[in-house]
Amino acid sequence: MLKELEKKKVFSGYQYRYQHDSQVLKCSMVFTLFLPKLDNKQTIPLIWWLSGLTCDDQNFATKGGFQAYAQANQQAIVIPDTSPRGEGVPDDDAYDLGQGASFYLDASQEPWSQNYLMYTYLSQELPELVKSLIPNFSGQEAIMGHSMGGYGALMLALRQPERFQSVSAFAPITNPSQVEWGKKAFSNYLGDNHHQWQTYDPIYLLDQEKVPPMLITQGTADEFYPNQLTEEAFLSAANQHNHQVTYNKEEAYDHSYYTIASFIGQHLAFHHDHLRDNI
Ligand SMILES: N[C@@H](CCC(=O)N[C@@H](CSC=O)C(=O)NCC(=O)O)C(=O)O
Repeated sequence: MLKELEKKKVFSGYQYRYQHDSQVLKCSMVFTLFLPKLDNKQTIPLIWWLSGLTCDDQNFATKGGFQAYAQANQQAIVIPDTSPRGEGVPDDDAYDLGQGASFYLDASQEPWSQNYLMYTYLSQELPELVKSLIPNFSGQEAIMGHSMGGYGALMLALRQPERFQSVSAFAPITNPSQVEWGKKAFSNYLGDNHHQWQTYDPIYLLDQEKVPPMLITQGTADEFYPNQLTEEAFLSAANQHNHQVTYNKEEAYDHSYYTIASFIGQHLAFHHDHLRDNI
């Protein structure tokens, strides 16, 4: 059952917060959906935002600063939670594993595999529900995210290039198999089968003919940049496969939502251009 928890008018549109029972994740889930006030009878696309470690749907909803741009561009924005939730759902004391840290994949290892099926949730159950809530949905989708969520956006877009028209990311974990956050998550959720790791690592997913256009923003003062978020291997693999990535390094910006709010207008304009091109 779908329950409306909150409805706020913002920049002429409405931002809703909903709760529903997920069959896939076997728990109750919350998500936020921004619907712009329609300028005319046109149809509107849906853009997914995936947040980072420790977040839920509220971080981007309250600090992302996206609503005025989404209203002007006539874009619906959905913000899922970052993992299954609740007392019966496995968790860990660390901030980078368990609740708030799903890495948006389908876990194959116990105890995680009972609930941690975020890839299926974001590919099947939630899209069906969200699309039913957008009165003038155009059928077009794009995806973006931050850090773990930037990784999730790249991974989902590269696994489903027919579904997403464009993808963008702030400070994404581009090569999770090689950095501490990713290695910890993949070994817990997927075990030690490194072939399975590669099916969720954006670098290996670049090995295909056609992928959605990509935009990445990385602040140079980001405290996680040197160890978790390096871009060289990803950009070199993209270049090798002739895929275009716009990679913007922004001087003195850090890992916080201040950076996201500063460049979210640019990201939504990027999606607007590509979604418009494909009408
Ligand atoms: N040690 C920190 C780490 C948590 C953190 O910085 N989370 C980022 C995302 S990191 C990559 O996925 C975040 O978005 N935090 C929420 C926010 O509103 O800034 C800690 O536990 O705080």
